[in-house]
Amino acid sequence: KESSPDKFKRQHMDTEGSSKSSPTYCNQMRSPQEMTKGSCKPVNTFLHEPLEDVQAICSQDKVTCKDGKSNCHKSSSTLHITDCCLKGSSNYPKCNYTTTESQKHIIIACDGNPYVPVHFDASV
Ligand SMILES: Nc1ncnc2c1ncn2[C@@H]1O[C@H](C(=O)NS(=O)(=O)C[C@H]2[C@@H](O)[C@H](n3ccc(=O)[nH]c3=O)O[C@@H]2CO)[C@@H](O)[C@H]1O
Repeated sequence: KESSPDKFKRQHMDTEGSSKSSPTYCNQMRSPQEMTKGSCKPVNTFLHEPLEDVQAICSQDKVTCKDGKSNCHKSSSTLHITDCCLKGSSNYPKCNYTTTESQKHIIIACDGNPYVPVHFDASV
């Protein structure tokens, strides 16, 4: 069974990647990230930063998660990210995504020992 930290990395880390030059980045990321296994995932954000920098967020500003838990952290600085949003016209297994590049703060949940990222909560 995949651990939560590994699932977070698979779903959200793309250090080398960038959607700067490619409006089809999100559609290209469907299979390796399994965003569309069983259903079309409505939203998925990719982080184009070193893993160490994302892991460091677990020791930054503590904030309340969307689910009410208190193990979320907001990044002190902005990150280079790409939001992939499902197009309304998609019907599984045809999952088509828009690709939106931005530099934003992110909010992630951390857990475990070592205390590492396990869930992407939001970008702000
Ligand atoms: N506090 C916690 N502490 C520990 N664990 C916690 C906590 N909370 C949840 N988990 C767990 O995390 C797992 C998980 O996959 N949660 S998920 O809500 O589906 C993730 C969202 C995110 O992937 C994506 N999204 C969304 C917005 C955006 O901008 N960008 C973007 O990518 O959409 C998804 C749905 O919103 C699940 O096992 C849950 O139990």
